[in-house]
Amino acid sequence: MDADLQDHNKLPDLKLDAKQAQGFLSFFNKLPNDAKAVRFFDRRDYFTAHGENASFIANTYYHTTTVLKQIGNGPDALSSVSVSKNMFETIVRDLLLERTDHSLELYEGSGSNWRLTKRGTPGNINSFEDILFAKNDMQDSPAIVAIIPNFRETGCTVGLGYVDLSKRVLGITEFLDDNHFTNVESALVSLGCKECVLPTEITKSSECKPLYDVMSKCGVMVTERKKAEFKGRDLTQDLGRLIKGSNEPVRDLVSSFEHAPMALGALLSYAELLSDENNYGNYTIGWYNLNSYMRLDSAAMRALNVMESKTDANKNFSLFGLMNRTCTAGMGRRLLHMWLKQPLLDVNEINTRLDLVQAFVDDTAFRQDLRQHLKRIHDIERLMRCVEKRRASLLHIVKLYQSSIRIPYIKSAMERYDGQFISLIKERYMDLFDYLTNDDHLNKFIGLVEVSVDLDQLENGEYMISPGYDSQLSDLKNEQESVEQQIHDLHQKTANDLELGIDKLKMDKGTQFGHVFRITKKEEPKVRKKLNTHFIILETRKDGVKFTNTKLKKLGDQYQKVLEEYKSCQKELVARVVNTASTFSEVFDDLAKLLSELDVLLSFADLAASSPTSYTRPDITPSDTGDIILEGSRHPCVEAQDWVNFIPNDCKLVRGKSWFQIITGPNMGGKSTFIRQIGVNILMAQVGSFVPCDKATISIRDCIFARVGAGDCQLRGVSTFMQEMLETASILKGATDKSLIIIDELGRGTSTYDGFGLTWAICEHLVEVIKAPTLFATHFHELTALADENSGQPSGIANYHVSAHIDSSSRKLTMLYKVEAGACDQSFGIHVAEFANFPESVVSLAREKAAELEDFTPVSIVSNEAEQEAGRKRKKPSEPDDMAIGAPRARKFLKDFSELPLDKMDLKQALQEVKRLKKELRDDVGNCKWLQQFI
Ligand SMILES: Nc1ncnc2c1ncn2[C@@H]1O[C@H](COP(=O)(O)OP(=O)(O)OP(=O)(O)O)[C@@H](O)[C@H]1O
Repeated sequence: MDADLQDHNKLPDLKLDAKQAQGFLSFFNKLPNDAKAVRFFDRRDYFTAHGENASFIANTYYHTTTVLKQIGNGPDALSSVSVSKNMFETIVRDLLLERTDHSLELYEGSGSNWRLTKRGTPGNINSFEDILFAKNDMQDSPAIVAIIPNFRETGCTVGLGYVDLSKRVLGITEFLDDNHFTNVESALVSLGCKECVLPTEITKSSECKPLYDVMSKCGVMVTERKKAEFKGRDLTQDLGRLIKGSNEPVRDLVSSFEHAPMALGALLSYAELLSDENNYGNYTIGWYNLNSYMRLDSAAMRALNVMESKTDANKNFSLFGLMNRTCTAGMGRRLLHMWLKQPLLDVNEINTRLDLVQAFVDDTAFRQDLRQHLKRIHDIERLMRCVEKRRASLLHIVKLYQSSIRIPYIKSAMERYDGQFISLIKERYMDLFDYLTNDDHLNKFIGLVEVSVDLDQLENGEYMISPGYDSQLSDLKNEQESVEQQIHDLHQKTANDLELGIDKLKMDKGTQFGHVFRITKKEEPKVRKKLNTHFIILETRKDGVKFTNTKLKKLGDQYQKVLEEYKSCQKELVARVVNTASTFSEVFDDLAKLLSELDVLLSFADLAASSPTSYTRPDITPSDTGDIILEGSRHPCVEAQDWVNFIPNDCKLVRGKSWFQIITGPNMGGKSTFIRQIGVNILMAQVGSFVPCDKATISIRDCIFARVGAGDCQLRGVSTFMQEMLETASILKGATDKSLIIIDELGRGTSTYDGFGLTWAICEHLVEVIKAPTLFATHFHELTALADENSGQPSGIANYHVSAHIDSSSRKLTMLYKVEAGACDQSFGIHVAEFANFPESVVSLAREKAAELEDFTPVSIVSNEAEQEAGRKRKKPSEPDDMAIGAPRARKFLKDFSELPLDKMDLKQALQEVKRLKKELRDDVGNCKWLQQFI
């Protein structure tokens, strides 16, 4: 955004005289305090902000306080900043779409008389939509949630209501939650919530602290409202006005919850839904079932790179960026956004999507044909919202028309398809298209537009009602043409009278004088006499002499009058057309749903078919049967990076055998990539997409939990190892044997021995109690001994490692990125340092030191049997002996060493650092005999 900002940096002048300033100050000082509100004042060609808002804008967007100016004098002076229109738009976009910590208010007026005309929050962007999406498509439709937690001995019951203002959908639900609010978190993720309304009173309760943590993890703005606003008393009645159709089911739905109606009640009043009559009868409501989609927590969304982020180097960094090949304007991409947050759990539903994708993959011509047509489909959903709010112009109507006349072409393309999914295509799309386009629906709308809109004028960029549509308009048009003809005749006659060619006597039409004659100054002397006697000279300027006579004046006034009447008649008729178009809202909503679904499925097919290594259709089994077998699987986003030659890997999560996998191996060896790619593949499959594998069988997962180590914790300001462990323990509460757990480097950076013990305990619990398939990438090599705990009995735990090759003569390390069975029993810290081109002198010193820790010197990669044998010989760390206690500390020494920024140090500094590390190791040795031998 910075480059953008520099462009906008030219500050408009803040032009207020003393009186205006005084008037403004008296208004401004009366505004209620609202720490979150950023208030802008529209001063026609620029905007201003004041007080703390001014400082915020100066610091955040101009990065300097020199832009601040003062209004008024002495103690009443108010610091102010002025921003151009462009800069204002940039700030609006940032505040409402990127940040989630402010609301935005826009005031219009002058002197001391100002009025709030627009208010927006990250969850309610409606009033700023024109600014936000003037140049680009609307990416996502944010939801506002209201929550009321009720603490009981058995846990916390959460009442939740939500509203999607752009889709006009309300939802209600109630559920039990744990003290980490795991369920709330997945609801917020799945609903794409940007703002949450909470009762003010709960801020004080310590039990609610985790709820606030969840909000910040999910990037949700918290808006507090008095508990008194959380009331469900008149809810059914209020909903009766908003919801389409009969009130009966609404009453049944609301009465089935105890707390949720209060949350929904608070939401209706916060979003002021009842104060806009356009909302009446236009909303739908449903029970939001937490268990109808795969649940994803915010860590999983990040670990799997599901959504785009500002730091992405290219669009393929995120799953959304990679998978978004949608063609329609905005609709497909918004649906994809939603689908990625709501992977399916039902085998049949998933298979239906997969069948459709397969139909499009198998028949390239069919796919391309449909995509060509979809490229011409406008954002029907948004257009229709404008129509419903009566904010639409003929441009909106014409765009709806242009989209509607495409449908028969899409239908014909489908009629040509003769593949194996012919009946599905017919049932899912063609029958519905037939119904939607019939004479009662779209054809009727098409007919309306064809008679009402002057389609011939579109080529000239004019959007007009055709004169034939209305007799009054047609009369006015005739009258206008007749006056035009009379003006033309008079023009001709006057040219003759003045003995000037028609090309010498111009006819001008301006705002100041209306119709006037004009001649050049050169011509003027020739006709001066006549001008003075028969005409009225209006103006003599460089471009000539303008003059008129009573006849022209009369005709000009007549023309102006007819034109005004014509325009106002046009306006009335446009409003009538828009009104009629709004009665088609259900048809267009259904059409939008069909087209956006088609768009996303075609986008999946396009990705599957056009990737350099093609994707495959996964076999889906219910969550309680089958295994998860991915052969030749890849990480779609890593694979799509130009500089990566991706090595595919197999992953076989087999119940009772390898349902819990411990992945070890050198840093940079591909552990994280591997475990995340399994999560990504499963998520893609449950969204209905083909997967980047040679062959895939997936037992449906109802939830993906991810903990991605220190990096993730730092983001949230959680620094200690204990907290990381506690957080992981929350997975233990939420996960079941139907979930997937991905844990990456738990306990990274710990210097306590507890870390290892806890990690071990967590793993045992996951295996024995939770029984969830788990991929556990770790640097605690001792964990691999878990697999041998009940030797002889299959424990369900399997060791895998990412392989690397060390050349025995040159000692060079090459990452092979191949995941192989068995544990990797060595640390490659020094090799990795070498791999990263550390200075040779430093690397050799490291080797010397590492050699002193004999037991840890690499022994070259061992064969699987040998390795398993080695594992068997290990002692169980749950009976800690000297080595088990000392090993993590010794590894930390090597790890700290390999992480030193040696490339930025000279040899002296490097030696000092090594000395320091060695001293720390010595200090930590304590009674550990095993460690003492190295000192
Ligand atoms: N299968 C693969 N094929 C090709 N390149 C890969 C593969 N897996 C990983 N890589 C590359 O290796 C880099 C490091 O991988 P990754 O971060 O997964 O390693 P890691 O073992 O988790 O490292 P660390 O332990 O340091 O966190 C990736 O950024 C990617 O470029």
